[in-house]
Amino acid sequence: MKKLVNSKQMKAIDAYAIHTIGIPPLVLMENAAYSVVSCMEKSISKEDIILVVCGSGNNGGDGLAAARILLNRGYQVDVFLAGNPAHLSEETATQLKILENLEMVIWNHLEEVNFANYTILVDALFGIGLERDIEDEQAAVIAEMNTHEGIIFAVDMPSGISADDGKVKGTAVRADYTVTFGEEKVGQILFPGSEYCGTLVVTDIGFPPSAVDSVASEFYRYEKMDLARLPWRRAYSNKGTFGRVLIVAGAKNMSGAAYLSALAAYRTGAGLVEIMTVESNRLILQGQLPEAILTTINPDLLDTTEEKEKIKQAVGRSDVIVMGPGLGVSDKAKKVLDFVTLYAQVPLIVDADAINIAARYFNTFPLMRGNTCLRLNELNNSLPKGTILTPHLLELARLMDQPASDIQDNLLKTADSCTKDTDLVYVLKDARSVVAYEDERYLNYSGNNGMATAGTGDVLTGILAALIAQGMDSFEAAKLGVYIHGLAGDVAAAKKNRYSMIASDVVNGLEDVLGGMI
Ligand SMILES: NC(=O)C1=CN([C@@H]2O[C@H](COP(=O)(O)OP(=O)(O)OC[C@H]3O[C@@H](n4cnc5c(N)ncnc54)[C@H](OP(=O)(O)O)[C@@H]3O)[C@@H](O)[C@H]2O)[C@@H](O)CC1
Ligand SMILES: Nc1ncnc2c1ncn2[C@@H]1O[C@H](COP(=O)(O)OP(=O)(O)O)[C@@H](O)[C@H]1O
Ligand SMILES: [K+]
Repeated sequence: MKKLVNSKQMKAIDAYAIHTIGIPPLVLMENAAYSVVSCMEKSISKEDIILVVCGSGNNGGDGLAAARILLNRGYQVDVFLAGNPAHLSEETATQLKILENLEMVIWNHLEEVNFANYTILVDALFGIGLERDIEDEQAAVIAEMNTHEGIIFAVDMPSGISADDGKVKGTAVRADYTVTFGEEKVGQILFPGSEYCGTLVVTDIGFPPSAVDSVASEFYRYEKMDLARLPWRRAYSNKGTFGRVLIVAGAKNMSGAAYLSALAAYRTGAGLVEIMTVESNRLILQGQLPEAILTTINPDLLDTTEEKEKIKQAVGRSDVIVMGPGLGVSDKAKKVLDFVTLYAQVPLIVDADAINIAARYFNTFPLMRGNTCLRLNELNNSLPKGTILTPHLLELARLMDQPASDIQDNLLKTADSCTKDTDLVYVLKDARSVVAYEDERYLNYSGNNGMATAGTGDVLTGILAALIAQGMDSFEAAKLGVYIHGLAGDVAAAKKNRYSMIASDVVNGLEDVLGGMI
């Protein structure tokens, strides 16, 4: 598990190291500069001509110190001090003085600099201290840097990317490498920041563990060693040991969603998977996945005791229920979901059309139009504890009755609204999904754009259900499931490619992930 920090939390770690532990800021700055140079030295040669672009804050100070180290080591290096010289921080002023004593070339105005003369750029304009949108001359500097053809190394953050949420503040440097100090920043994990970072290199510049531990953060991500969290598979066991999953999915002609969810549940270790779907899907599903048990319902007879009893029985024998994939949003589909919800006393995985149905239902009440709070409260009151909702951004927009663009722009704030006063777990699916429960925020760093293909969300539901069926707590299952799903997508991309991979390849990828082969 890797802790992630925002700018406020990172500044608090800096402050603790400096004021409580007593490490002078110039020592940290020197360490930062050396770590940037050692990263650069893996890619540069003495033939390169390097320009270090510096701002007036401590990020610029890191850049000035790096320029000196490069000079000392025999590299050809110039400095462009693009920040306001009247606003130099104390440490940056010290670093500038050293460079002046060494008679380094220091440009002060954009017009003086010919970027085409340089093969390598170092971006030390802004780091975690960026507070407002970049405009005017600073924006022009970044525009020049982004048209440059050589490698760009960003110091701590690509300038212009917010460390808090990965958003571009006006404009931002597109780096090839970002060398960051101490802890990974939230804005380096979320998009678009993640893309602007290029390859992210995290370095140790001497923050003592006590400084890091002194600051609490709600953000974290998983890494390979977190696969050890997988539920232990007892030797003395039978299929009952590993739980029973019910998948309520697949309207007429939509059997694929049920198939993918069920297959993923089996491939993640569920003991038994039952699919509840319409009769017309029976033959195809039995052919595709004979391991699954099928219960078929007749949507036209939902008012009969017999059909209700069938649903009640299926719900009663399951440990976790997936509802929604490929279900459609008809009144009959809503009726099925109402029965399932009424009878269920186990966690649900509420996905796709189950979310769309809830949104449509809320829309029938004038009081609920645009009232996100009321809608989320209603969900909390009607769904069993431990239920996981897995909306993609558009589904979430419908559910909350908010513009999708607002949700995409404020994913972390959206997570806060979703988890306020609720027992539910939210998986906000995106290229970097956020799993939110109470005040914890898991940011997922596995997966790739090959997963932007139909059916991968259905696969996720099966993975989450299987983990719960095997005894995992819902929040842990949601985090680990999302992580495993992304890793399986990475295996699929490696075996096929990001263009050709399809959802069933992600299911196949589970074999390598769970078999410890990645
Ligand atoms: N502290 C430490 O101990 C350590 C810190 N370290 C390093 O310091 C970095 C943080 O340094 P920081 O806090 O000085 O902030 P930084 O990112 O340089 O930006 C502030 C400057 O930018 C300016 N500015 C801001 N927004 C602007 C805008 N939109 N447009 C224009 N100007 C804008 C602002 O100007 P002002 O608002 O004062 O005019 C100010 O001059 C961190 O990322 C790491 O690299 C390491 O050495 C390890 C130890
Ligand atoms: N660019 C991407 N990078 C990483 N993961 C992605 C990307 N695009 C989509 N995904 C993942 O793929 C899944 C898509 O789910 P969803 O949109 O519900 O698809 P469907 O409804 O077709 O099954 C989500 O888990 C999402 O996080
Ligand atoms: K920078």
